[in-house]
Amino acid sequence: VHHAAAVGKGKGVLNDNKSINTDSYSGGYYLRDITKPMYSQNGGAIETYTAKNKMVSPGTLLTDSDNTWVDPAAVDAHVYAGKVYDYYYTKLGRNSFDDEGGTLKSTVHYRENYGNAGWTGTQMVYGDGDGSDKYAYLSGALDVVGHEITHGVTERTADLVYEGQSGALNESWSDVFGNLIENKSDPEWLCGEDIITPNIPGDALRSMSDPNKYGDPDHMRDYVDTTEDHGGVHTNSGIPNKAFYNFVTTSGVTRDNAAKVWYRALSQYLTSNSKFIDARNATIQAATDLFGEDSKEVTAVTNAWSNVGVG
Ligand SMILES: CCC(=O)Oc1c(C)cccc1C(=O)O
Ligand SMILES: [Zn+2]
Repeated sequence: VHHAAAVGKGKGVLNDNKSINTDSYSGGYYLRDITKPMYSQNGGAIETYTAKNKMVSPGTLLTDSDNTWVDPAAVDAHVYAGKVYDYYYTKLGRNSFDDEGGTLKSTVHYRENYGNAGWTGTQMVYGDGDGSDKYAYLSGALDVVGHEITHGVTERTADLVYEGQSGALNESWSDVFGNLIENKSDPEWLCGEDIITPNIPGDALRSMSDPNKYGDPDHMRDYVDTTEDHGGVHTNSGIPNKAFYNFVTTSGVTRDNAAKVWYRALSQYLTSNSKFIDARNATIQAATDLFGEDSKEVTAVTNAWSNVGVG
């Protein structure tokens, strides 16, 4: 018996039909995508597991007898991880979170009443929500999956300490790539809008275009000094998030070029204790490397950070 790529089907969290790359192996189907370059290179795959609501990871690799998948949280975690892999590979030349074709593992139904998603250091984990109607299954949003995998990319590059300003940069880079990968036609630059309060339309965890909308700062003067949440990493991210929004919406700056600047800053210049001013300098240097010191990108990124009171 050998591994063979197959295409199954199933519904996602938003009850949408999806085709799913699976692995037909020894008579069954595994929720394993073996169609990516990393598979032929080094056996790297995209694998989706269930924790069965225990605090285990990765847990049990999901299988199915007829390649019709009925767990929407697993369907979306799997399909969206594939989209995130494709984005990093084709747009930024990065081969998986570790740039070595490392297998991308996701675990759904992690813990009980868990209104969180996260990167454990080696894989993604997704809760089912906190037991109230605040969340749908957390893997049901492409910007969330992109956010989590980008935590893995960050850890393998700048390794920004998850505390204070470096932690807010860590969070912001995940929000930035989550939204770049989601690439909605009306780029509302919201975070988690597809899985927050499924009964209430139009709300989100955070807004990059208007952080204040969800009580987050959009200027250095409003930086939140707190011991909560590792020094406010999910709120102070509003400042670099707004800087990126300023940059990517400057006329003449394309999403793909903005992505290249942000990725080069992360992978070449930022380090574990970088502060907001270092992120300003890193993105200006990255834009200079890529487009030249007199480029519109350098002007735009410089103004983008000044607008939020950094530099
Ligand atoms: C946009 C994705 C996101 O913020 O995920 C988290 C949630 C939903 C709760 C707690 C932490 C995180 C995170 O990944 O930072
Ligand atoms: Zn995060």
